[in-house]
Amino acid sequence: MTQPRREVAVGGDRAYTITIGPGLLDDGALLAATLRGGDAFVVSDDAVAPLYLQRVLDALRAARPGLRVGHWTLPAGEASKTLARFGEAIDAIARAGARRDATVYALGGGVVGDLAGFAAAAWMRGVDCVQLPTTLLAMVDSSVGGKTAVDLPQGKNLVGAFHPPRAVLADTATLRTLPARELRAGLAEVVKYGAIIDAAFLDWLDANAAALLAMDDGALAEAIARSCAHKAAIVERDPFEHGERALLNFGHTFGHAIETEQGYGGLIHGEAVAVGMVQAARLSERLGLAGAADTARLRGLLQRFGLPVDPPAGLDTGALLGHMRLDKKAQAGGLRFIVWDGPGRARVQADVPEDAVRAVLEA
Ligand SMILES: NC(=O)c1ccc[n+]([C@@H]2O[C@H](COP(=O)([O-])OP(=O)(O)OC[C@H]3O[C@@H](n4cnc5c(N)ncnc54)[C@H](O)[C@@H]3O)[C@@H](O)[C@H]2O)c1
Ligand SMILES: O=C(O)C(=O)C[C@@H](O)[C@H](O)[C@H](O)COP(=O)(O)O
Ligand SMILES: [Zn+2]
Repeated sequence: MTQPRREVAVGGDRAYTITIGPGLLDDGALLAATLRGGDAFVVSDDAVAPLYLQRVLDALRAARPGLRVGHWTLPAGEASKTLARFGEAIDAIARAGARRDATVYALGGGVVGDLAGFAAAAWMRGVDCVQLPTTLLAMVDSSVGGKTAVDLPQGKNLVGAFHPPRAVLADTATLRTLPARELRAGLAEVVKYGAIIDAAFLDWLDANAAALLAMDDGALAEAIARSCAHKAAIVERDPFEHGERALLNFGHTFGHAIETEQGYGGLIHGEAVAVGMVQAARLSERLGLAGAADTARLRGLLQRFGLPVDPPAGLDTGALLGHMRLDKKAQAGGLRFIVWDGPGRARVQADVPEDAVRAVLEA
């Protein structure tokens, strides 16, 4: 049965709608409704573009005759989320002659979304960006909330801007071509919402794990909509991460350190977050917060989703701690972590002793 379209509203100064459903990329009217002026520029990667780029270009051109449409594609994968590729994107947008009322479309996963979003934020000090996420991870997380960035060798997402999208159109039919490893990586960020704010969602994920892994349309649509609703509510209240938005970073201090230390060529983001959430749970145990049974349950659910739960062998503890000191949550007072009190309950903890972190890393 064809899934109905669902909508999640993101309120605030720059409100927008997340539309979720199959076939959105072919809906020229829906795409054209997100245009402000006469220029569209589509950014994608070289795995997604052969599958979906032409459809988006055709739909835009058909819906808006006379539209100037440019496009640019980067090599797929995290290793492309660099300042150098960002420069290439800007160069391509400039060569296309995109004007101040142009719209940049980010067609792909979180790498494309973060880099294209940053290019849109920077070009002429900011043009519209429409997110067209094609991975589960991008649908449930990266396309929403306006964090855009590229990585540096020193750390993840260190250069970027807050630039909320004008719209998010999540065409769930694109998930049919997503590699299984990428589907599982997206499930890690879905589990994150249950862990930090919605214990009932964790129960639902437990009950629906098999359906999600089998890519049941209804289960996926429900997981995406519930995740987006959680993220929308948080970013609406705290768009610039002055407070509760930091909870969305659960598992990320550990996870980002792993990704950085592996040179963005080892675990993919969702996998690193899965490992990081288990490490954050262990740290919380050490601080007298979550219980061992809570950690075991989180670990078990992530394992059911086929995700790694232990860090890769051979990583240097000192190097990982070094990356954490450059984490964006760190302050003059020291490291800050998202700690866990058990299902649905997380909070920001300042001044976490490095010894406790080291003990988790060396366990
Ligand atoms: N801005 C945010 O709030 C936010 C949130 C979470 C993650 N992120 C970032 O997102 C990135 C990870 O995103 P990701 O997991 O989507 O990875 P990704 O963008 O690298 O995509 C994963 C892989 O799947 C391929 N792919 C994408 N869609 C496909 C499809 N429908 N069919 C076939 N192949 C497809 C891509 O080409 C790529 O090889 C990281 O850089 C992470 O830091 C940002
Ligand atoms: O939207 C947020 O806020 C998040 O933290 C979502 C994370 O899943 C995402 O990986 C984000 O890119 C991390 O942001 P950063 O500020 O730690 O780089
Ligand atoms: Zn993340």
